Amino acid sequence: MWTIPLGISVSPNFNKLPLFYPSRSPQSSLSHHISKSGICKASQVVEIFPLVSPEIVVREARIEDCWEVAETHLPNGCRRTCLVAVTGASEDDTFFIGDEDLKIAGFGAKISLNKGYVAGILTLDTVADFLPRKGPLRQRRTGIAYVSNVAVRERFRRKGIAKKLIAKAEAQAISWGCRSIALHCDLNNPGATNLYRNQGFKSIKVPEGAKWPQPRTSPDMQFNFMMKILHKNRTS
Ligand SMILES: CC(=O)SCCNC(=O)CCNC(=O)[C@H](O)C(C)(C)COP(=O)(O)OP(=O)(O)OC[C@H]1O[C@@H](n2cnc3c(N)ncnc32)[C@H](O)[C@@H]1OP(=O)(O)O
Repeated sequence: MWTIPLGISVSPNFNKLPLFYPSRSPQSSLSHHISKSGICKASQVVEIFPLVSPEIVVREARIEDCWEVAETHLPNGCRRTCLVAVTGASEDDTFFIGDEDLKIAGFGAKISLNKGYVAGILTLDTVADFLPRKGPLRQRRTGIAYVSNVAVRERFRRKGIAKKLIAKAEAQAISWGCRSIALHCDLNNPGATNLYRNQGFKSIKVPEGAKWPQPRTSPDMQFNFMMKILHKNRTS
């Protein structure tokens, strides 16, 4: 049995996705890269499985993309999904590494490995942790989807992948019944700011003295809170 250390940790400044994304190589070549201890490093796997096609498909992440997706502890009624932009794979394209019972980061599971290569990710939720609470009871906001962890691998940037991820996130938010979509973007990240502006997000001025929650990063980082109204029959 192998243990494959998976996981995502994405900050607004991150450059490389430390993910495990196999492509079409046969099982035999994978087994060469599994150490005696049974640990197969994500970086090694990414090297073994090169890009096979420039075609990009954006879909919901599956457990084989990253085990964070398996997290199920959400407040009542809240939704969360992780979208991935995958190259060289269609929605149903999966292959199996024999009948191996893979153990992923502590979760024992029989899984299939997707032959796509993840070029970008985006997380979407309705948890409203980073939106101002409402009313004297400080209830969570509803109807506003929140975007985070947007990242595209360096060599795939400026090809419209982030735009596609956002369009899919908007469609997903509408399907959840959300009226709008929001995010925080580092003020010193002009590329991302441009991206969201061009997709119709507007900067929201935080009222003087208001202590709106912000993503937990370094205390010096300043954020632009951005929002977009969603229209049922129109996504960008
Ligand atoms: C809510 C959050 O998570 S904020 C965190 C954002 N993530 C990061 O900063 C991580 C590091 N950066 C990245 O991963 C990428 O550069 C991203 C996600 C910002 C952009 O991803 P890409 O796939 O390259 O963006 P995409 O190709 O869809 O660009 C769409 C538009 O955004 C704007 N844009 C994107 N990158 C840049 C840039 N570096 N400089 C200026 N404008 C940019 C442009 O208007 C671009 O359109 P154009 O190429 O026709 O001019």
